[in-house]
Amino acid sequence: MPLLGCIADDFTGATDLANTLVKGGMTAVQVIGVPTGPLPEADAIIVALKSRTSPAREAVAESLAACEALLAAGAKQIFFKYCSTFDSTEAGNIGPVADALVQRLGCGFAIANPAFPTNGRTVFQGHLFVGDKLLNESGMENHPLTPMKDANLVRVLGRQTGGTVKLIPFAVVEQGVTILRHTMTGLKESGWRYAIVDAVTDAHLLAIGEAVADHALVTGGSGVAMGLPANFRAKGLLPDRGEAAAALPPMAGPAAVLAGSCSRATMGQIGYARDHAHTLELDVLATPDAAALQAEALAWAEGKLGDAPIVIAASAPPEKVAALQRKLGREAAGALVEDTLAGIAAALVARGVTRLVVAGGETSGAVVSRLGVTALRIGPEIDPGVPWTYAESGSAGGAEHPGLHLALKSGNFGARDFFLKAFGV
Ligand SMILES: Nc1ncnc2c1ncn2[C@@H]1O[C@H](COP(=O)(O)OP(=O)(O)O)[C@@H](O)[C@H]1O
Ligand SMILES: O=C(O)[C@H](O)C(=O)COP(=O)(O)O
Repeated sequence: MPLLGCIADDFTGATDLANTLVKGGMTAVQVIGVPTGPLPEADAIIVALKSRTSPAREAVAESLAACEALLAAGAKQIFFKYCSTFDSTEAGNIGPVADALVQRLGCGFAIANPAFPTNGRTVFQGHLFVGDKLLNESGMENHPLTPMKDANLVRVLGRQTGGTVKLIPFAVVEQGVTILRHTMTGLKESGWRYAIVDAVTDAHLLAIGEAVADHALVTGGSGVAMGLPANFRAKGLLPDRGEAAAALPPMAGPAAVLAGSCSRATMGQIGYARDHAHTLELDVLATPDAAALQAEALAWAEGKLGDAPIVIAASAPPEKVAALQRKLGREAAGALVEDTLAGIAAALVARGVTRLVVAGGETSGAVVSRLGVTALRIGPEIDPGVPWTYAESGSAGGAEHPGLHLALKSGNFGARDFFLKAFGV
């Protein structure tokens, strides 16, 4: 029976959260899509949805269905996981989904905190920073699907929700758990629906996590989940077992990297791979045709599959992304690339690839769904926020596979050499 039931709005964010919980001593399993059958045995179940950029009505319906499945399985607390860069549009989906979960759980109030200081995400006076840059000057203002033009999260969430949003500032967070808990209770009793809570250090996140031990719903990035495992230990519900990463089967077999993220970190990782591995950069603008791009990639990959990873990227700088979006429309452009990379993934797995890194949240959603993966065991961390995971044997786009090692890398996570480092190269 899960202690913590998590609903993630994209697949990389789901593995990011699972990684945090495993490091905190909870066993975790990521299930793909709204569960339809019995849930695996784990302290934490993370339901990975591809709802971040879907129409708000669909995102709400899927998230509520996932919540029902988690509650039916016995989850004692619900965590709604979104991006540490608060990836969303004016329409949501953070606000609408959180509103629906608050209503379903009857809790009336929830915190919202995307901070992840280890990866440079901090919140100060309600403003989200990426490193030393405000969110809207960090490169996230150019995101292909969710350009973030405002760093003030009280304003951003306020535009998305039917409720009210208040700031719990740094000065209050610094005073520790008791004051934090008292402040949250006061805001709830005064009718506020959400509180954006400042956090600049992991200590702040641990204090916030302790303060929300009895909240029915917590919303945020993986950082604010750091303190949740200790709450369950304090209640005698979770044994103290140290890190709980699953022992994954030995990693072997041909390796590949598929990149669909256009974030600065991924673009840098592609640049590094260009000099250190077989790397193909697809020109989607010149050939906006999934079948043609897939044929090009598979012809290029012929004879290159082996222990050293091949890298196939569709990623492009903002001006080329914008050009394709002008040609096809924002949604169609994204879907074209996601479909292209998903098709390449299925073909590579059918050709024997058993170790796959995917860069990008939406990209990972498309790839993992096309591979027919239904659940992921969470293994060791490669870089902060990015673990190896393992998909039991199954079918990949119709082809059987013996089991896949997958690393679903958030676009802006990972060191510059991540694509090689992940495979120990
Ligand atoms: N060359 C390109 N032109 C237009 N869109 C692209 C291009 N390359 C990738 N994309 C799209 O950009 C989006 C990247 O989102 P995602 O995979 O979530 O990355 P991130 O993790 O950086 O947010 C996807 O929809 C992907 O299909
Ligand atoms: O950054 C985070 O919190 C998560 O890992 C995440 O949601 C990343 O999403 P992306 O689309 O892969 O950037």
